[in-house]
Amino acid sequence: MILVIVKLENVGLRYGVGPEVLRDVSLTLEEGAFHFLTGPSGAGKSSLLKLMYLAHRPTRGLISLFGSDIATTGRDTLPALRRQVGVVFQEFRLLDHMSTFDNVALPMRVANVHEKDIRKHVTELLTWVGLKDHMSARPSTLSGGQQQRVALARAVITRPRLLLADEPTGNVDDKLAVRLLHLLEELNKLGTTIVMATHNEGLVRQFGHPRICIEDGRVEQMGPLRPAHRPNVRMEGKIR
Ligand SMILES: Nc1ncnc2c1ncn2[C@@H]1O[C@H](COP(=O)(O)OP(=O)(O)OP(=O)(O)O)[C@@H](O)[C@H]1O
Repeated sequence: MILVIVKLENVGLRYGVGPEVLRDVSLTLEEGAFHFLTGPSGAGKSSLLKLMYLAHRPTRGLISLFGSDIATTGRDTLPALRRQVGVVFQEFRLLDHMSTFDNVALPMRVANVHEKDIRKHVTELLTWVGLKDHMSARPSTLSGGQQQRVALARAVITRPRLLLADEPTGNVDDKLAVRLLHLLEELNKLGTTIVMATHNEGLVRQFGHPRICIEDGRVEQMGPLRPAHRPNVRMEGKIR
């Protein structure tokens, strides 16, 4: 049986007394799916992710997460739902009084994982994202792209059931972006449902996952973007 991880029905969101920034949003994300979230700057991508990780309540409509309607779920149950969601924030939100290692280890420590396993997994993951030599550094001493990788590592270290990533490759070069996408693909194969907001059309084409497209606050679920058509430049015979 296919489980629905996130369901939105006729959802609207406005900030304060402003206009609705998301309108009539209905979408369904099944367990194990991987979606790119695309749309122009200011279209509402971060707002949609915030609804999904329960940082905002919708102004109207229904949201369910892991099968629980969040409007009727008790306040004491919401943290348990949130703990199953990994989030990569656009602005990273790393803790600067802790080392890179401890930032990534934090969700495992909260989950009471044995310190020996924490050391093994965090070291492996930080090595994978190219930060082996920066494990004891404070986040503020790292570059933007390095901080972004710490934020991604922290979000995936506990293999969350749902990963919401807001432009997780926005600050790294193309080669590293592809490497990080491979990390997300591995996580997805292990069962994590992923929504990744991105402006990088090259990645969207290369990795060919279905899209959630936002334009002017309206959302449409669409199929993968195919690789760009390459004209056949080989010329044979005479030009007629
Ligand atoms: N806290 C807020 N208060 C008021 N308006 C907000 C707030 N956050 C976002 N908005 C507005 O909501 C709209 C959607 O913003 P959002 O950040 O969701 O877009 P986005 O698609 O993620 O943009 P970008 O690609 O630039 O990150 C914008 O018009 C923005 O000004």
